[in-house]
Order: sequence, then structure tokens, then C-alpha cells
Amino acid sequence: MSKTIGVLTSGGDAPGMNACIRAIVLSAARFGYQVIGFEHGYNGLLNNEKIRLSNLHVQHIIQLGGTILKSARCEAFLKPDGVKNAVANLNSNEIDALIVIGGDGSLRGLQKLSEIWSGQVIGIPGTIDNDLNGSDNTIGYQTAIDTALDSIDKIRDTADAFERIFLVEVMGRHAGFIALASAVASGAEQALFPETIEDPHAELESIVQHVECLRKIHGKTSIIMVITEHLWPGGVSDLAETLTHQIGIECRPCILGHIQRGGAPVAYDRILATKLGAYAVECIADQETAIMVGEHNNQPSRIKLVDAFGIQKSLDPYLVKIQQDLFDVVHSMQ
Ligand SMILES: Nc1ncnc2c1ncn2[C@@H]1O[C@H](COP(=O)(O)OP(=O)(O)OP(=O)(O)O)[C@@H](O)[C@H]1O
Ligand SMILES: O=P(O)(O)OC[C@H]1O[C@](O)(CO)[C@@H](O)[C@@H]1O
Repeated sequence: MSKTIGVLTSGGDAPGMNACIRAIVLSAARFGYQVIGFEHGYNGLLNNEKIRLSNLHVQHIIQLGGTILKSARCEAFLKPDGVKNAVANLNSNEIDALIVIGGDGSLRGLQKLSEIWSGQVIGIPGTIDNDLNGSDNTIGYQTAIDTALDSIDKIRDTADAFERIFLVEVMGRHAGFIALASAVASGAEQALFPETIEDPHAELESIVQHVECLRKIHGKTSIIMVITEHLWPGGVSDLAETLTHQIGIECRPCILGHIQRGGAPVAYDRILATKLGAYAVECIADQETAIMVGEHNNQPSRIKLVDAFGIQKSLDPYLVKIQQDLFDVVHSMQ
């Protein structure tokens, strides 16, 4: 049976989204399905901004960061009327199935849509934050780690030359995946992420102790602390000022920011995105709905949408343990 699939990218763009769109379009063609791309996230559904996607549109995009469909956040879709208008538009375009590539918010929105729309809905985890349950990695996460790592390595060069202390803020929203991975991979002296810190101010004393311990052991040396955004009220600039005041050594803040979202996807993200795009179309052929496709232990997997965003994904406990026990000097000396 012929079907028309709608696809959109929503929330923060993530390297690999284009590779995923390509796989959806090419797989759909194999099944004889048509694909309509809606632009600017859920805004495209509400404003009927659409483009019929052919194989030509997705030629040579596998290596590109960003998303050819553009992405956005959409206030109007947060309201019940927004979701209703989206349903009306999906029906008037005779869409049978909708694929949304995005983060937890985007998939929450998709769940809302599935509750009042009779078409099939499939979510694909596309966010650098890696904060969706049901997939070992989200599309874009591995590229973001490499991008952060490249910057942190450069910060180390100048930090070493001046024997300075740097506080590096990475993205992740409220999840510490990027902070933990980039700290371990860069040999950072400390990683601070929300999963292990309830009260950041209570942590200040141990951060100060940490710096003092390091200086005692190594003398004047460079120190890098990687910190998840939103963790410290006032951000890393405020933390750097507070620390400078407390320990009497100038600390420098560095916010990596949106460079973490850009750039060509690494091979891992291209392959993951390709697998998940193809698998999403297979799931549509299987009459699946209200699921997120993912990858677990290298195998494609399916999980209910509500469990993808409703169950918190844990950091790798072993990585947390070794970062804290072996590499965060303050913890290992307590
Ligand atoms: N509870 C919700 N109900 C309906 N729509 C939602 C809901 N949460 C989010 N959305 C829609 O999804 C869009 C994207 O969500 P959000 O800004 O949280 O990004 P995300 O998908 O989590 O991606 P990322 O965190 O990687 O940027 C929102 O702008 C909104 O249109
Ligand atoms: O580009 P914006 O809208 O400021 O969003 C930034 C957020 O998006 C993400 O890059 C992806 O979710 C987060 O890590 C970050 O908090």
C-alpha cells in the first residue's frame, strides 16, 4: 500500500540530521512511499511550509551539519490548539505517517500529536544532549563530544603555557553526557554534571579543596574543570569569579556554546543516522506507531515514545566512578 510520510527536524539541530533525512527518503523510495518535508520544526506543520523530497534533494548531504529542513522551537505547538491545527494540516496533506527527528521536547510534542491523530508517528533521537532513553546514543552526540574535545585540547595548550585554571562550560541542557565524556577524553582534572550534584553551592568547598590539593601535589600547573551548562547559577563566569576570590588565583571561564552543535557529523553519527532513518521507514511499513526508534548494543530497537522521554537515561556508572575515583583528585584524596 502506498503511503505518504511527513518528516521534520525539531529542537536543537544535531550533526547527522541530514544523514537521517537522506536515509528516510531513499528507504521510502524503495517501499514506493512519498516523503514530504515540513520546514522549521513544528512551525512547518502549522504554517504548511513543506517540500516534496526526492532522491535528488538528499544527494550529497550525508556529510553536512545542520539540517536541510531547518529546525526551530515552536511555542504555538505547546498549546492544545497548536497540536489540533497540526493534525488538520497533516490530514489536508493526506499524510499517513509522521517522522520527527529531535530531542526529548520534540518527542513529547509528537506523543501529544499521536493522542489525537490517527496517522502513525515515529520519533528518531536527534540531539547532541544524548538525553533520550532507549538508544545508547542520540544522533549528534558523538560529534559534539569530538568538537568539545578538540576545543578542550586547545584550551589545555594555553592553560599549560600559563599554568592557569580554566572552567569549561559544555552543553547538555540538564544532562551531563557531554561533560562526562569530554572530561574523561581530555584528561580534565574535574567534571561537574547535574546527575551527581544536588546543591552546587555546597560543592564549592570541595572545588576549592580540589584546586589546593592539585597545587600541593603538582605545584603550579594547569587545571581544567568541565562543567555542564545551567549547573552553576550565574554560569561559569560567575563560578570563575567566585573561585578566583576564594583561592586567590585567577580562574578563566570558557563557554564552548553553539560550536558544539555544528560541523560535519563524525562517521559514527552518519552511520547511526542512516540506520535509524531506514529503520523508521521499516517500522512504518510494519504499521508501528507512537514509538521512538533507537540503537541498543548495535542493534536497531524500538521503545514507546512515552518511555523515551519519560524515563531518565543514566550516565555510564563506570565512567562516572573512574572519573571521580581516579581522575577527580579531590574525591580520590578524601
Ligand atoms: N510538552 C510539549 N508539548 C507539545 N510540544 C512540545 C512539548 N515540549 C516540546 N514541544 C515542542 O518541541 C519543540 C522542541 O522542544 P525543545 O525545545 O525542548 O527541544 P528538544 O526537542 O528537546 O531538542 P534539544 O533539547 O536537543 O534542543 C518545542 O519548541 C515545542 O514546539
Ligand atoms: O540554541 P538554543 O535554542 O539556545 O538551545 C540551546 C540548547 O540546545 C541544545 O544545544 C541541544 O538541546 C542544548 O544543549 C542547549 O541547552
